Amino acid sequence: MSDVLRIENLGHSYGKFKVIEDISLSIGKGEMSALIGPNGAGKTTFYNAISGHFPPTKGKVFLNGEEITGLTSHKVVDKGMCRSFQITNIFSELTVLENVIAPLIIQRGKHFKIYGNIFKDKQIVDSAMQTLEQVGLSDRADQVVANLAYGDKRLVEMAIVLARKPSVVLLDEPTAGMNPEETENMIALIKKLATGSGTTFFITEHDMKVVFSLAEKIYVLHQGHLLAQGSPEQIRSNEQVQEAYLGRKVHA
Ligand SMILES: Nc1ncnc2c1ncn2[C@@H]1O[C@H](COP(=O)(O)OP(=O)(O)OP(=O)(O)O)[C@@H](O)[C@H]1O
Repeated sequence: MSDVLRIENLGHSYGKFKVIEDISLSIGKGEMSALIGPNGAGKTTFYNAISGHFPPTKGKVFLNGEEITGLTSHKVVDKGMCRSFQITNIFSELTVLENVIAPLIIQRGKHFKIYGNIFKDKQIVDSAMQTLEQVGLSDRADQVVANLAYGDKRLVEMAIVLARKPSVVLLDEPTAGMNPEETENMIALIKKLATGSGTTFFITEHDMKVVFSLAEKIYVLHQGHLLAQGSPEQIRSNEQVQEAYLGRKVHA
């Protein structure tokens, strides 16, 4: 399996405070991985440093073999790695379709004007509709996002991420705030999206049920260091991981 995302000795400090240190990992094409860790372990910092939110203070990031360390988030997206932001990048006064069209227009270097004719490029509209189909929102394409249920807003966010056909999708707590039914639906959707698509998903999530339902490989971050990595079974039975999470070993 060829590496899609490779991270070498990544580190980040806020001033003198080293938050993450010496993280190296490599993720293969089409793999479904998860990054977990107790609160404050450094997960958000790690995500921010690899996705262009800010440059890491140490280390290198490679996407599809090309170094992307320190590129802006827009450039990282152009290179093929998109990240979800938990609804914050959704225009709630626009329709579902308009929300998905907007990044596609911007991707082509054009200005997105809310009051312009944003539907004139058939290729873009078709592509956006295809993405809405994928996430199960095509029947709500014309609905204003503000009127959608919370779970559907998260689907819009997913559609925005997928619209650009990224090779790597970073999902930041894809089920946060969802009710059990919405959570089940999101798990099923991510599985469907990942199956056979060749898209690589890398999620961070607090809900262990979600993590263990989805991930083929789990990375555990603890106090800024990669404490363990392995299959769900290996992580579940890892005593160091149990101690990091629970402060004690768990006996079966
Ligand atoms: N901008 C910042 N300036 C200084 N310290 C920060 C900053 N952002 C985060 N930190 C600190 O860095 C550490 C790691 O934070 P981070 O948000 O990356 O962890 P996390 O694993 O995502 O936590 P959580 O699961 O609670 O979201 C914490 O101690 C946090 O207080």
